[in-house]
Amino acid sequence: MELEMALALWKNLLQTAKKRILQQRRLSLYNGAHGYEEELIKKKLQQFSGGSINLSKEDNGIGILTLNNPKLMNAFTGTMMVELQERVTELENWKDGKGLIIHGASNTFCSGSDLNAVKELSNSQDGMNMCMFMQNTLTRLMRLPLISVALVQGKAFGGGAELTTACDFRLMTPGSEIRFVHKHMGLVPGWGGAAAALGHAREWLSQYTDGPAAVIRAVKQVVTAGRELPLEDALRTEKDIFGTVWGGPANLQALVTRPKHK
Ligand SMILES: CC[C@@H](C(=O)O)C(=O)SCCNC(=O)CCNC(=O)[C@H](O)C(C)(C)COP(=O)(O)OP(=O)(O)OC[C@H]1O[C@@H](n2cnc3c(N)ncnc32)[C@H](O)[C@@H]1OP(=O)(O)O
Repeated sequence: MELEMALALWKNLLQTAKKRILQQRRLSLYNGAHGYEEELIKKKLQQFSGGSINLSKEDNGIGILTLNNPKLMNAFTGTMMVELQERVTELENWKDGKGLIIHGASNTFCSGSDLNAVKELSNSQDGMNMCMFMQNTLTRLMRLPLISVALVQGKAFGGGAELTTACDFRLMTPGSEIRFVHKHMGLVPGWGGAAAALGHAREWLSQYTDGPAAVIRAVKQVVTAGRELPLEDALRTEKDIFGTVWGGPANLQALVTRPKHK
């Protein structure tokens, strides 16, 4: 009877803490009070099409987000900005996610906003609207309960450079400092150069995502709370998150196996 009561209490605590964490994560930076009309902004951005933001979610809990507009060095068109927000929402709802690798197609990262769109969004309000939209999205990306890494090959310019700062880590391939000549030959790496870099990023990230998803996600959530919240709120959030893993399956298992930390 006591065990059942303890389990029921633990489950209730888990639900309460998860609700509070989700509320904090989904708070957008901007809303109507700031003149932020998201649906109107999305409508405007969707006038500038091209490229895509692709997401593959692997069984091991690692997501691969690909900035795919190689003709323009993966520059962000308006539709890609809207798609990035859609992929972030998908990742917020991915309960088994542990890690995220963001990279660009065709062996280069991203050369920022599509200058063709920038020319059209030339008035101040349009510029601020795009800025608020991308700040909201990149803040939500930064707050994802996943360990994230930007794999930078080639160039990360302007908004592309800002996108890397929303990740926990940045991995730079040596070539990212030297211009790839493949593009000038009309070719992309054919001997595994792009795949190898992705494989290395997966291997490198695994040192941080080795463990149960619930624990990895909780670690990232306490780091985000510590980074963003005033001390007392951060401590309370930490206590709530601690309560979701203390006495949980991974903790009980570790008390049995007593792992040695070399
Ligand atoms: C908040 C920041 C945000 C904003 O203010 O909205 C921005 O990010 S503004 C954009 C900032 N970025 C840039 O200014 C980078 C511009 N691009 C370059 O400097 C160079 O393209 C490069 C990234 C150094 C690569 O040079 P290179 O290897 O010589 O390739 P090309 O220059 O020939 O580019 C190939 C092809 O891609 C087009 N391209 C590249 N970047 C953009 C871009 N940001 N917007 C639109 N198109 C872009 C370039 O014009 C070439 O196209 P073609 O001329 O049709 O071949």
